[in-house]
Parts: sequence; structure tokens; C-alpha cells
Amino acid sequence: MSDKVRVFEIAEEAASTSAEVMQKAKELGIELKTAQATVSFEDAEAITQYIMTGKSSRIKETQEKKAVKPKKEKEIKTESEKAEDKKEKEDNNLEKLEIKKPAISKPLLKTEENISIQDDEDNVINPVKVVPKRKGLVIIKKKRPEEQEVKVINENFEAKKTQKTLSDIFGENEERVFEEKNLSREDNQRNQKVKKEKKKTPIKAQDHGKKLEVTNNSEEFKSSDDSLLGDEVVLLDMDLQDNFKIFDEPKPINTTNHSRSSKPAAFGNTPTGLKRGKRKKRVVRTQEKEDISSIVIPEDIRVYEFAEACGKTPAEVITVLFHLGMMVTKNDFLKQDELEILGEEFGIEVTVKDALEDVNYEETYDEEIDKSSFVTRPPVVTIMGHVDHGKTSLLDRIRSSKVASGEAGGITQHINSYTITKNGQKITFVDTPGHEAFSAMRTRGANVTDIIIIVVAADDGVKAQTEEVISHAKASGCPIIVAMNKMDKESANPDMVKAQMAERNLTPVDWGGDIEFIGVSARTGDGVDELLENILIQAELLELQADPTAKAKATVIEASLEKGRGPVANIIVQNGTLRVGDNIVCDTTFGRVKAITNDMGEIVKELGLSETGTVLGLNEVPTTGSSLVAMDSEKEVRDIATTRAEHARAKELSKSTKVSLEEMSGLIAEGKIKQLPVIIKADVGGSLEAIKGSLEKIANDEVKVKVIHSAVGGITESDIVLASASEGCIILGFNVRPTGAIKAKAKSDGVEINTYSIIYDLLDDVKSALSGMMNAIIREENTGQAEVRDTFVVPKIGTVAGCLVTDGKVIRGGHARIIRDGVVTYTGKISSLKRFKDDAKEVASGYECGIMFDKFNDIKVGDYIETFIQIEEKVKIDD
Ligand SMILES: Nc1nc2c(ncn2[C@@H]2O[C@H](COP(=O)(O)OP(=O)(O)OP(=O)(O)O)[C@@H](O)[C@H]2O)c(=O)[nH]1
Repeated sequence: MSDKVRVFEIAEEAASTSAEVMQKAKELGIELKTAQATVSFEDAEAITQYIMTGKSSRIKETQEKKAVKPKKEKEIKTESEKAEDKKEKEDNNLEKLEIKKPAISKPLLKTEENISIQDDEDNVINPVKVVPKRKGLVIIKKKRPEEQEVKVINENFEAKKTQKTLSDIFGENEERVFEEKNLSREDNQRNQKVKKEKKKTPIKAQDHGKKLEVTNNSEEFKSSDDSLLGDEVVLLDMDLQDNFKIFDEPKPINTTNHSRSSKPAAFGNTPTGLKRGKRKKRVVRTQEKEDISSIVIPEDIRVYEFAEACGKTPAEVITVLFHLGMMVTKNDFLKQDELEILGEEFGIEVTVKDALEDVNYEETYDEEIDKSSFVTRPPVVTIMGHVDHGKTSLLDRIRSSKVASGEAGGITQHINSYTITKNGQKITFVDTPGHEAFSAMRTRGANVTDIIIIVVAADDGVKAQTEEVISHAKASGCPIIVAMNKMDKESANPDMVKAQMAERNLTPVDWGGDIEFIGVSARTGDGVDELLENILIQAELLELQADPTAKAKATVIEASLEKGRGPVANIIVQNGTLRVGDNIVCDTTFGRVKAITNDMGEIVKELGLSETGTVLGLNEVPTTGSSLVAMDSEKEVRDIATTRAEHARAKELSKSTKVSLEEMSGLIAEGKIKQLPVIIKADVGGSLEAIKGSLEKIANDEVKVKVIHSAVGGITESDIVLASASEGCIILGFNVRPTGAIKAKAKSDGVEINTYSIIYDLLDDVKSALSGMMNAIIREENTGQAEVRDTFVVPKIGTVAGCLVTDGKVIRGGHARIIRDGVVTYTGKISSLKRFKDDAKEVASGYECGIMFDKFNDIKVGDYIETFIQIEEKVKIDD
């Protein structure tokens, strides 16, 4: 062992930093420049002692000054600290009376753990807390000083005892100081204080990993023994195995018999911060285990998070589930049933908290609505019906403008809203698309509405989407008005419509029911006034009210990303007034209203009750159907949106890890399915949703569409990059077109971009692309039959069947089956067909021919030869 000690080693020993060691050394007049610098043992001792006790014989004055400090601190001790001190004193007295304590009569461990245990046992009575690790020292308290004795239980003691740690030596010193001064209560407390101060020092784990050892002469060691003899007997135990066997034994004694406050003063002890930390932790954990009887957890919780909440280890949680046949890893999210099982198993009441409870801004808004400022608000009316039954034309007639003629293909592909005035009263209309692809939009329409108008073409009657609309309407609980359109048509049959609707529990008023049926013609305008008047009557009955003075709450019926404008939300105000400059939150998005345009596209400052328009200023395109609420501060809206966004992300993540076995097998089976990867970009969220939904439906056992990315907005370079990374991926643009640069990149990368303005064209194209991917069906077509009349064996060539063609024709190279006694004995190809000695391409019915088969000679007279051809047929995806 080197007789020099390095700065960092002293730092480790003193549970300090090299910087502090250098500083303290300087104060002692020892100049040290780096952490690698060395000092003599004497200096090292002096420095360590100075750091740990604040005292040094080398600077007595300083020591005295510092010694006063703890006293001052003592004066400001809290009541609990005083009580602690009192208890310790009592403990001391008690221990003094004790005869050898059985718990500590066991050989001490050579671990920090044991040293700390010994600390506990020693308490304040014997300040010697630390014994050299490798000496296997056991410290036993004696009843009385006269009974002191030293037992040498190892013959190698003399050799081993020469090794001592700095802390031992310092421990001795402190002990001596203690003894010499015949410690008063104040001193004791002061020492306690020093200990507490020391505890505050953050100590790294490695600080305790090793001890700084110095070689001392036996004389010195003896003197140390002398000091030990004051209260304790030192036994040496070299039996490592024994020590390790009892490793865990003292622990319960310590944790149960000694509270934290009864720990020894640790005066001049080894740095034991980590040990204490460990033990404290263990105590706390034990208590937690006992205490936890109920936990409140978020909906999506991973195994390790749940374990932590319950005070268990992830392994315990995994084991419980494993025994019940549920395989989880510690990072998996727990399902509802798993949480229930675990709760029962651990005897813990598990409450799942709605993660969005604190950010449920809609609920909070509704709770705060002030009914005292309520005024009558205009009704929101949604027009629904089967495709081409005339919804847009009717609304167009109501608005007296030509909207329907401006639509691509004459079909509604967006949800539109307009506010009109009739008899001085406002009505807001929502036009929803009729095609099946837009089911989600219709649902949304039904959610935002007060009254539903079901448009049924009087000449066509109830159709598939009329049925769907009826369900939506009934589910919404809104009053329903049936508008029988196209009454100008000769084929119009209102009674048929009434009968069909009555069958579906929508009985007309004139048939004794409660549903108004109004015959209208969007073309001529007949019945439109009657329809509007009916709407106003219904609205009056509904007594629709809202507070125009409140901050706004609105519903997003459509959303898009517009070039130069950013995210645009098409909204209907449900309560309050939305103004430019308002801070708004909309599910996971937030922002400040930059601009508002009304349904006519005019820029306005605000949108009032039931009014509809577009809002600019959100940070992202909001989800259609979400609620938009104005709030006082930017911080509020940001916090809510961010929390909700985080939750949505976590939810998405949890979905991806929650794969059940059935899903697993489904995924494996899917591997066999051919996929057409697509990227969808659309102008508005509603269309995107409709396209995605429709494409996902086009699937069968063989092929399917895999949407690898879909977003609102134009086709970008990153879309091309993504598409080129996925083999065979095509980009589908709906009402968006690639710019020149993007087109060029797509061309160079070999990525196909298809753009559409009519959804059905897009769907048709995808269907045909999928059809192309499907395996062709091979169909057989019989061409003829021949009877074997004779056989000839041609050496080195094979057997030739002399046949008579009895039906159709036999074709060379064609397929054939040989049927013997009604059983197929061979299926293969005709390798040679001859008429007399000449090769023939085909031989017709009634003619004789010679037939040879590909590698087959077992032909017998009386066999039948059936010839056929195989036809490949392309398969089409069903509509
Ligand atoms: N004769 C007659 N034709 C009408 C009437 N109303 C609508 N049409 C015609 O019906 C067709 C479909 O009308 P739209 O208003 O586009 O129908 P829609 O229900 O809005 O259709 P989608 O938006 O695709 O769901 C158009 O060709 C209209 O000219 C009407 O009252 N009489």
C-alpha cells in the first residue's frame, strides 16, 4: 500500500468533494492543487477530521469558532428535534445498563450495511461506529467497564489488525474526545447536529463503495483498542462466509427497533449517507406497502407505473398476470380487466381517473353557463337525405343562389352551413353530403343540430342513406321534418314516401302521427315557404336559448389547411359570441382568433349565436366535430390543448402496444394479403375522413388498401419521400394538386400521384388498382373428347394412342385428362398430335388421330381422352 493519500481518496473517505478537500487543506495550511495531489497520512487524517468535524488541532481557534455554531443551531431546534434528542438520551442510558446485546453479539458484516447496523446498535453510547471492513470486527457492548474483555476469535488477528481505515482512526479520536470530555447533553446534541449537517451533504453511491485504508503500526491499533474498551469488546471474525450468511439478519432489528431519531450520533463516523439513504428508503417502502389500500391511476397506465403506484415491483405485477395466462412486459399498458384482477390480487382498491378530467373544457364551460342572460337563439337545421334527392338544390332555393350547380359533379362533398333570414328570424342550415362515404359527416351534422330535415325525392322514395339518416335523426332526439322534394316531377308520389316513412315509425301528421311532411320543389320553389314556417314553429316550441354575452362555444363542422391562411375551422356558434382576438381551444389545438369570415365569405369581427363562419388562428387543423371554446388567457388554452394532445398521443401509443392474440393472428394472416399502400391528401378533414373510411372498406381476403399517411393539405415533398420509401405506394390527392417542383420530384422518384375532385372517381381508380393486384382466376374450358381405339409402341419414343375424336376437337399442346373406367388416371399435356404421319394442329370430331402425352405411356384401349384449355380471368373488386 502506498504511504501517500490522494485528494480524491480523502474526498471519498470524508464524503466530500475534492474541491472541498483542497479548500479545507488550504485552511490547514496544506497546499493542494489537483484531485490527484497526494498528502501524507497525517495530513490526510487531519484534513478528513477537519472536514467531518469542523475541528482540527492544527487550527484550534477555527475549531472553537465552529464548535459554537452547532450550539447556536441547537437553540433554534424544533420541538420534534428536542424530543428526538431526549429520546436518544434515554436510549443511551438504557443501553448503558444492557448486558451484551444478542443482536450485536453476532459477527459484524464486512459491508457498509453492517456498519450502519452497528451504528444503530451503538447509538450514542459508544461513538465508535466503524470497524475496519476486512477485519471482521464485532463490537459488543459491555454491561460495565470492569467486564471489558477482548476476545480474539481469529488467529490471524495480529496480522490483520494492522490495517485500519482513516475513519476508524477518526472514530477513535472522536471517541476519545467524547470520553475525555465526559459528554454533556449539550455536547451530545452538538454532535447530533454535526451528524445532521453531514447528512445534508449529498453523497454519491461510490462514496461508500470503498474505504480508504492506511497501514498503522500495532501500537496505534492497540491504542484504538484501548479506546474501544471504554464501552465495547472488540471481537474479530475472519469467517467471511458466516458474515455473509447473517447478512440480512440484523436488518429487521434495526428497522423495527430503531427509529431514525435513535440512530447514533455518527460522530466522526464513516460517511454513511448512502447507507442511511438505503435504509430509510427501505423503511419508507415497507410502510408504503402496508399503507397502500387504494390508488387512483390514469386510464392508460403501463405495468411499471402501476407497480410503482402499488408499491410493488413490476415483476410482482407481471407474475400475477402470468399466472392468469396474461403475458405482459413491464412497458405494456394495462387493460381494464387486468387492472381489476391486479387490484383484487394485491388487495388494493384501484380507481381509474379520467385523464382528461382536469382539461374537460367543454364540461367546465357548460357548468359555468349563466342562464340569467339567456335570449332566444336561432335554430340550427341540418338537411339530410339520400344522394341526389335534392338537398343542395333545396338549400340553394332557400338561399336563392345557385350553389348546387357549382359543386364538382353536382354532388356535395363537404359539410356546408349557411344562415338565412325568414320573417326577420334567422335560421342556420347545415348541408350534409348524401353519399354513403360521408356517414361521419352526417353523424356530425346530427350532433350539432336542433331540427333535422330529411329530404326524400318524391319520385324515388326511401333509399339506403334515407334509412341511415332516419337512424341518425332518431338517435339525436331532434324534431324531424320530412321534405318530399321534386314534387314538380310527374312521377312524384308523396303517398309512397309517407307510407315508406310511416313504416319506419315516422308517421305523417295527416295520418295521425307527429311528423310534418311537406311537399316541396327545389326547382320551382313550391312549398319552400311552408317548410321555413314549419321550421320556425318547431324552433319556437323548442325554446332555444343561449347567452350572447358569454365567451363563445362553437362546434367545428369542417376544418382544412389553406395556403396562406393556415388551419381554417368552419364553425357554428352554440353559445356566446366569438370575437377576433379571443383565445380559443379546440380539443388538441389552440390559438388566438386572427380573422373570422361569415357564411358569405365576408370578413366580420364576430360571430353571434347559431351563426356560422370560418375561424383563422388555430395552431393546427382541428378535428371535425370538436368543440371550440374561447377563454380568458392564452396560457389556459395552451395548457388544455397541450395536455389533451399529450393524452391523445399516449392513447395512440397504448393502442399500438395493446395487441390481443386474435389481433395477432389477424396480423399474421394479413401478411398474406396483398396491400396497396396509399398516401391521401385532401383539402378538408371531412373529405379525408370519408375517403379513408371508404378505402379501408374496399378489402377482401386477397387485397386491401393500406393508408400509410393521410393529412389535410397539399402534396408535399415529404409525401413523395414517404411514398418512395414504400414499394408501390401511390399518392391520392383530393381537391389538391401537386406543384411543378413536386411533380418533377415525383417523376424522378417514380412515385405516382393521382388527383381527383370527385370521390367516386378516386374510389373507382383504387378499386381497379386493387383488382390488378388480385390473382387471376384460371378457368377450364373443355374443347373435345376422343376414344382410344388402339395403341402403338414406338421404340425410344413411347406409346401412341390411336384415337377417334368423338366430340369437339383435340388441340396440340392442349391439356388432356385420361379417363379409365370413369376415373382420371392422368392429367397433362398433349405432346404430339398426328393425322396419319403428319403433325396436326388440331383434329376435329369424327376424325382419327394419333396422340402422345408428355412423359406418359400407360395408355390402354378403351380410355377416354378429355381435352381442355385453361383461361385466365382477371378478378374485379365488387362494388
Ligand atoms: N325536377 C327536379 N329536380 C330536382 C329538384 N331538386 C333537385 N333536383 C335535381 O336533382 C339533382 C340532385 O340535386 P342536388 O341538390 O345536387 O342533390 P343532393 O341531395 O344535394 O345531392 P348530394 O349533394 O350529392 O347528396 C340535380 O340534378 C337537381 O337539378 C326538384 O325539386 N325537381
